[in-house]
Formats: sequence, C-alpha cells, structure tokens
Amino acid sequence: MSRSSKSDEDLVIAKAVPIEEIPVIDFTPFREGGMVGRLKVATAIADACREIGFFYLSGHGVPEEKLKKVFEQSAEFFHQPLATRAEVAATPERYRGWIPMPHSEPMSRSSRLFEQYRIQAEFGGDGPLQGDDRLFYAPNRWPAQLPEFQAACSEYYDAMLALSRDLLRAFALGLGLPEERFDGYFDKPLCQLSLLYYIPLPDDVEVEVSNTVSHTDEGPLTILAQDNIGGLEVKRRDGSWISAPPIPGAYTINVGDMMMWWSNGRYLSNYHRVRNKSKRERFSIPFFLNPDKQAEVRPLPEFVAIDGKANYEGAVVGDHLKRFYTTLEKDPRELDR
Ligand SMILES: O=C(O)CCC(=O)C(=O)O
Ligand SMILES: [Fe+2]
Repeated sequence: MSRSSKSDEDLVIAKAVPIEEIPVIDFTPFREGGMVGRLKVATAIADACREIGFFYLSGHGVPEEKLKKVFEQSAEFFHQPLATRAEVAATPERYRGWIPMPHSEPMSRSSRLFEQYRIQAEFGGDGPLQGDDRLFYAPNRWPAQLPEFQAACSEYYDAMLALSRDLLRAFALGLGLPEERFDGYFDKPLCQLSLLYYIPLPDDVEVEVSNTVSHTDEGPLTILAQDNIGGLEVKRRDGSWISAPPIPGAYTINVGDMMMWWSNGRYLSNYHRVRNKSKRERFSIPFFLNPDKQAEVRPLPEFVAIDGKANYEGAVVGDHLKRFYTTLEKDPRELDR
C-alpha cells in the first residue's frame, strides 16, 4: 500500500456533507457504565471503524483545562521568533522537537505546508542509549523560553495515553475480542504527541495542493484535537472527500494501519488530508498511539482462522516506525509503506 494516494479523486474539492457521516459517539457509558453500556459504545465505535475509519468522541473525560493549556503553549511556541524555534529543532539522530516547514516553491501536491513539534515518551533508564534505542528513547527537547510548555505537554500526553488504553478496549470489544486483547502490546509504548501549526493556503492555490498530503496514520489509532478552524478532510468509500470539521468538546478519532492489520481489514485505516482554506493559522494536536518497539503487529490468528488468510504482512513496530522517525526533508506522511 502506498502512503500517498495518487488517484484523480484527490483533485476533487471536499463536499460539505451532513456531520452524521462521521458519527459522534458519547464515551460516558463506556467509562462509567456496566457491560451493556460498554457493549453499546463498542458497537457504535466498531460500526464507524468498519465504515469510514473515523468518529468523534464526546464524553471522553479529559479535562478541558488540560487541552486548553496545551493549545495555549502550542500557540506561544509557534509565535516565537525563528531563532527560538530553531534552538529546539529535531535532528535525524534525535527526532524530537521542532520540524520546520520546508520551502516549496511553487506549491505542488507534495508540498508540506505546516510546522510541527514532536514529543514522545521518556522512559529514563540507566546509562547511554545504544543503536535504535537512541531513536526511540532519547529525551525530549523543551523550549527554555516557555516555562509551562513541558508540564502542559507531559500532562496532556499522559491523559491521551490513558484514554487510548480505554479506546483499545472498546476497539477490541467491537471486534468481538476480549477487552484486554491488545493490552500486552503496550508496556513501553512509542506514542507520539505532535503540535501542528498550519499556514493558510493562498487564495489562488491549485486544488491539488494540501497542507498535508493524503495519507493514512501508521499506528493503531490517533486521537486528534482540532482548534475551531477546520480543514481536515476524509475519503469516503466512493472516493469523494468529505470535511471532518471540529466539534467543540469532542475528539476526532481515526483507525490507523496497525489496527487495520490486527483486524485483518475489518477496521479501515482511511485516507485523510488537511486543506486550511480559512485564511487564518490553524492549530491541531494529534496523539499517535503506537505499541512497544519489539511488538509484532500482524493480523490476529482469530481473524486469519475465519478469513482463511492474512490480508497484511504486518511488521515489528520498531522496524516499521524507524522509517518515519528520521525524515526531516520529506513529510513522513508521504512515505510509501
Ligand atoms: O491536523 C489534522 O487535522 C490532521 C493531522 C494528521 O492527519 C496527521 O498529523 O497525521
Ligand atoms: Fe493523519
């Protein structure tokens, strides 16, 4: 499968369609309810994951204050002078911190029109890191000028990891699996929090130019917080694009490749892209859930037995993610996989 979609359908402008196509699911009965409530929520999630691979999650229990703080810190960071941002620039050896927007003139369908700040888990440990471990377990960079940045990001990261663990249980139930089926893959998970900063697309931009290319996400699931600007678009089964506008208080959740692999294709890792046509800056904060470095993510034997074959090869998580952790010139979203 290819990360970037090359079909002509990418050239079509997204239609504004009723929001019901991407359902809003209240997570409260899953978090607080008994088995009946949990199953009901899990079924609604499973329907969305099978059909379009995206849904909105309300009632998630993440305090609004935590989200507000991390958005405030993100805006402060991206409004710092270039030299300040450059002090915490990511490098291929230590792929955390600021990743600038490459100069791309003229703009084309592969232009990357956003900046980002990457944060990953820190596991501590003794002694210097060796080999791949440097890539996955190196410490974060924190901007010295922003004293509240680290705490805001770290607390938010923890809240996202906790929510992801609940979501994984709902995803498992929805697949007819025991709730804890995925738990063993997430001991030292290689999750990533990205603060994203999108410039507005110029007025006269060609229709094929997006801020991010059409892509799927590589991990099992992504929890996205959008500001109120909009611009995210999702591909429908018929190839047309629909907008996935922000809903206040709700997260935009999507299935990624690894969940599609585990489910042997029952859950769809769907193509999406961002086109910021608002004439204003846009901020978003995706949390990418990833399993442990040494975990093998392959179609689950339960499903291979039913389906008669594995529809995906799968991968060892560390080997797979390595490719997305070192490319500074090219947007990792564009990589073939
Ligand atoms: O910013 C958004 O709305 C989506 C970002 C995204 O798809 C990604 O970072 O993989
Ligand atoms: Fe994405």
